[in-house]
Amino acid sequence: MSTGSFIAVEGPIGAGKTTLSTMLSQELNIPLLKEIVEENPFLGKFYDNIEEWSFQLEMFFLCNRYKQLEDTTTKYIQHGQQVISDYHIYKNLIFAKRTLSGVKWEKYRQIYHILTGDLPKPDLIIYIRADLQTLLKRIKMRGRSFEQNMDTAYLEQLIIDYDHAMASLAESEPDTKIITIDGNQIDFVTHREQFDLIVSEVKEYIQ
Ligand SMILES: Nc1ncnc2c1ncn2[C@@H]1O[C@H](COP(=O)(O)OP(=O)(O)OP(=O)(O)O)[C@@H](O)[C@H]1O
Ligand SMILES: Nc1nc(=O)c2ncn([C@H]3C[C@H](O)[C@@H](CO)O3)c2[nH]1
Repeated sequence: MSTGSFIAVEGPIGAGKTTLSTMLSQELNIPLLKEIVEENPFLGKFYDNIEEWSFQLEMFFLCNRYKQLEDTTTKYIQHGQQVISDYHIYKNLIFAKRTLSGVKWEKYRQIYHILTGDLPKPDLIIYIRADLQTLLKRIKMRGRSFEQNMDTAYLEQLIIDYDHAMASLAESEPDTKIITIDGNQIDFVTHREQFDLIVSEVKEYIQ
């Protein structure tokens, strides 16, 4: 695998992962691996009652992402082709650690390690950080009905969890380059020059 062949965009809910990865995919002509959201049968139920639906939801995300990454490996990564994804498989653990507890967390954790142990790891992570106000504004603007009553404490906690997770990845996977973007300040959607700066930084790494 050549350096920088697998790029993942990460960040908490509404940070702009899908937006940025789609823009980068078009700009750099790299195939995009996009998370399935609308077809997820558990998301609406989950936001209504997290405790009741968390195990089903986390397993659904895990199995879906496993299948997607397995297919992506066969189609692109094994052939040394670049690919950009709007998530890192590690996000399963970030969320599940927060939504599961006791025996369910322990079972999930074991299954996670069994399933993901031999999956490819990104060479480059673009981490979009954003504060609660920015995320709430974007979630509202995007307007997915099931997200509108999201508990702000849940989102606030996820922001912290993401920071810890990225620090932990930087330590456990020192070969993975992490580019951190301040999503509160950098508006790559309406300011072309800010997007161009991100593109140059990514290009520096992948070429
Ligand atoms: N830098 C930005 N400036 C302004 N609006 C943005 C920016 N990035 C994303 N948005 C808008 O914010 C909303 C959320 O963005 P997006 O769907 O890309 O987030 P996400 O991180 O992929 O979310 P999720 O975690 O739910 O998958 C969208 O309406 C998008 O157009
Ligand atoms: N609990 C939980 N676990 C995950 O692995 C996960 N991945 C994404 N999401 C939620 C965030 C957005 O609402 C929506 C789209 O990203 O789905 C998740 N929720």
